[in-house]
Amino acid sequence: MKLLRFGPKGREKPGLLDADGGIRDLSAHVADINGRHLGRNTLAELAGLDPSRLPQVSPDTRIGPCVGGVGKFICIGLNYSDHAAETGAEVPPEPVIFNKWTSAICGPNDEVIIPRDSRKTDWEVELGVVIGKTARYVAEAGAMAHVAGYCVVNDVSEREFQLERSGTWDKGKGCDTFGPLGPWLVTPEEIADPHQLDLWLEVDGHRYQDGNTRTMVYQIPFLISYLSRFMSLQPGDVISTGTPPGVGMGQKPPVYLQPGQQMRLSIEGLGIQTQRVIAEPSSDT
Ligand SMILES: O=C(O)C/C=C\CC(=O)C(=O)O
Repeated sequence: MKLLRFGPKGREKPGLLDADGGIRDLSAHVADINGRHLGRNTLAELAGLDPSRLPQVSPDTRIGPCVGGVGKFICIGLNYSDHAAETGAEVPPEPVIFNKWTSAICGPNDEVIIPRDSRKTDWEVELGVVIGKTARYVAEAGAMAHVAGYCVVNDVSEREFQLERSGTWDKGKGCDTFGPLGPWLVTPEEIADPHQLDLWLEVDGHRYQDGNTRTMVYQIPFLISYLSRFMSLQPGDVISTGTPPGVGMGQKPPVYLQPGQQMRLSIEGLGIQTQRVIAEPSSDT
């Protein structure tokens, strides 16, 4: 099942994708696609609906982030060995964890804003894992039972803010619009193996990233188990699992996003995101 949220920013409604790629309105059956409604029972009820009997939604409708009310947006750094190499970093002996502020979350096709004073805004296609059931001190063996589904994430990153402005990476990771999510939250029965998915990202048609989730260093069951030792993972939390090589800072010479450019990115079975890059309007306020 491919769940989604559609409509104007902040007023998204729940929907699903039918077999023909059309959007259907789920409002009569669930209040939202968020942590309150990602349990196995709710997902089973939604899966039991006949999509052809649900109201159709105009294909021109804006698609919002595929999960609403995200509590935590946790990211894993340097989780592909070849990406670590291109940034000049070692593969970390334990996962690197950082945050994206939830105010960074936007729809998969919304504009991405280059923040004021930015010179190094970069891209990162990543597999997002959405939690459906609270996980606290879970074992790897049972970790996948806590997954509600998967989605595409663009871990947009400002490298100077991240790496040259002191402290943690978070300053460069959580700017507004730096977290496009979606288009769809794809439930686990549709993804035979989340560690065998092609993922790619293009800027203005040039393919910079072209990888496969099989080369992740720390895989999803380990990550859920590991994170659950430091925090409780709650329904609706998103874990972004790291990026393969081909980011802008890894090019020789480095390449960064400019206003007017377009990013396209995708993960096998999880849909495509398309974002136009714009500059933050300058203002004296
Ligand atoms: O140079 C470093 O230490 C790390 C640079 C980029 C890694 C990153 O942002 C990631 O998400 O991975």
